[in-house]
Amino acid sequence: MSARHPRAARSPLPAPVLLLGILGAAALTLPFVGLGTRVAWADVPMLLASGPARAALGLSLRTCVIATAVSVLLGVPLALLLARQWPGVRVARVLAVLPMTMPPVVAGIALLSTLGKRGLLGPALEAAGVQVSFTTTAVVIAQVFVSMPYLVVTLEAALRSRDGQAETVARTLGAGPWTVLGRVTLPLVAPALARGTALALGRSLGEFGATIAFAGSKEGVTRTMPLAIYLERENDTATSLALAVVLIALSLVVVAATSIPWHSLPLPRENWCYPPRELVLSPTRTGVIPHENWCYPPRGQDAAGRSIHLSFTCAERGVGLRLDVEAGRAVALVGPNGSGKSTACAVLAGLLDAEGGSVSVGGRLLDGGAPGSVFVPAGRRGVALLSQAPGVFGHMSVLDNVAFGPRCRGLARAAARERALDELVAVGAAHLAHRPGSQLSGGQAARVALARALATDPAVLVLDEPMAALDVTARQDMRLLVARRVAEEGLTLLLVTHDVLDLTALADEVVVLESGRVVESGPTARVLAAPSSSFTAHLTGTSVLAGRLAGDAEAPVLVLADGTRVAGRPGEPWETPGGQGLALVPPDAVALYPVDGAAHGSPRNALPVTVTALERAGALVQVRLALGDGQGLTAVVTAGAIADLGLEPGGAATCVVKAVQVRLLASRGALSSEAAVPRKEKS
Ligand SMILES: Nc1ncnc2c1ncn2[C@@H]1O[C@H](COP(=O)(O)OP(=O)(O)OP(=O)(O)O)[C@@H](O)[C@H]1O
Repeated sequence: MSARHPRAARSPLPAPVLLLGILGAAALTLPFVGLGTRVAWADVPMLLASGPARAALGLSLRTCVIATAVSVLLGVPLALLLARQWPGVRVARVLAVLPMTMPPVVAGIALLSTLGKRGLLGPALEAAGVQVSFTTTAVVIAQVFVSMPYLVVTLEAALRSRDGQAETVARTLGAGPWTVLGRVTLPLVAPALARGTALALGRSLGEFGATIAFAGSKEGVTRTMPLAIYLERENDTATSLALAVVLIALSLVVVAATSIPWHSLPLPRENWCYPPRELVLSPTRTGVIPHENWCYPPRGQDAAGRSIHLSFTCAERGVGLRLDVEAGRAVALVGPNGSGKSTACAVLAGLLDAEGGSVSVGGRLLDGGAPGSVFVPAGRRGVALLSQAPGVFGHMSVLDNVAFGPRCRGLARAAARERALDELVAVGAAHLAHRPGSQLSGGQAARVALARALATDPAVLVLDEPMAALDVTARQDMRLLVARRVAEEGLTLLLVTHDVLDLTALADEVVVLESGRVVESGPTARVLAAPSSSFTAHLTGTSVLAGRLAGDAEAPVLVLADGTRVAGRPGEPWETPGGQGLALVPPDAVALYPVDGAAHGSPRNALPVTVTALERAGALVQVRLALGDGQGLTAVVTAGAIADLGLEPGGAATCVVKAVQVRLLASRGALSSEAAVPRKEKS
């Protein structure tokens, strides 16, 4: 065991594989050794000083630099184009790599057939007084033709496999297309761009076949190093070998440069200081918010400018809803996966252009409103969106992340950084200001993302489960932080969550979505205390039983599949007996007795059950029960009661439920149709 160099244990390679690998390495390196033995090393400087050698070296360097610059200029846009989805893109991708795979001399002939005197464009070029073939320009064109695909392929692969979240975030922060491209997309794929550029440069340096066919071999004009090496080989082997050494050295430098992990090189030490050198903490940056700012609306802010109206149809996703939120209120969207919560957030934030209805914030129309339909893009709506992935830009410092939005809004760099620091102080993350965005924990990243969103001065904050990936403690901290910052800024909040604690801590009202429709809504306390949809019932731990409604409004009953009758009180609205219905049974309404121990009193529901599981829930125990038809109920009892009753999985018991605590409802189909908006709001 080596304590000094701990390494992950790997499975050893089979001996034949190892041998073949070594053979492969030898096949690649031996020719260099062979070449090295033939070179007259002492004479190399003198040989390179000769006229033909200097001419070839100078020409190669000049043409390669120009060809690489052209490859970057044309190749980057081409890679961006090929990384998108459009009809025929697959064919275009194949065509883009073709010059890589065709023999270079064929590439030269193809260029000659196009740009040569008798080529496709030759006569037109000649008429314009432009001679291309057999000139230095032809050398550059040949190099671009064979080398640009290396850059395009490398960059396009990186672009296609990148996570688009960072760019989406940039849009919501107000970045236009050029800013997104220059400050987010290209920095994200910078390593691939560097690798592709180096490969293109290396390929240009070594280009021979296309050059000789299209440009010929005229000393000082078209005779690049590979051509010179080839031609000098017979007459002056020593010069040829000296040139070969230079070519190999150049390639080595280019390839080595791409292997250096530039991004992980340590930053200059002064960049890590806090507070940043140019920013000094002022008394207003203590993180303590003056108490008067806790009122709503905060001083100087217009309350009415923060209401939300959202009504839209998105037929492609089967979502259509209408939602109005008063300024300064907090509304939570809950519902099963795929019910349309994120779609609603995206429509409000301007990431999705819905088909019908209209979206407005504070009465300002942002989307729809036919016939004069408008669409205000994301980032220009006064709507800040935080989603599950914080999307902190890894290639920027935390401070620059938060300054990004203000910069997009036209603030000067220094002012934007000042603003960013204020926001970081307000979320308790100022000490992270100069950390790279890639070096944050989940909780830190969530704080930074919140600061960054609030630095855009939004009227509305949309939280699409930004706390979902956090652990319990970080989640609790973040919840408190969001509540405090929303109150301080007087924001209107739209929140998506699956966590009851988020609802109780943050939401004034809850709107429940199922299959893209609103099925329940109301004040948080009421929805949680008396859920009327199966989703909220499950969310609050209430058991939901399905069956057929019977009895009348005075004495309604749900008849289960095995004939068990569950008495309850009518939910709203009461449906005609005979329809499908639900019984919502809260866990605290369920009492457990031994099988024959429930005869005392006059319980309306004494149901035989089987214990299926026991789960600890704090100091109590959650007892999962199965009714005769297999449907589940949950009871919560003390650990002592488990022992007293001798409850264990597989054991039988009697479950007593007071009818007054059981709510009987018509099943959701009937309930939801009332709340849903028409799918087609406008043609
Ligand atoms: N990019 C997309 N393209 C097409 N359909 C989509 C896309 N994203 C989601 N959908 C569909 O839209 C519907 C609503 O999805 P949405 O993501 O809004 O649900 P959600 O309630 O946010 O779900 P979750 O809780 O899983 O995040 C689903 O049927 C889903 O399959």
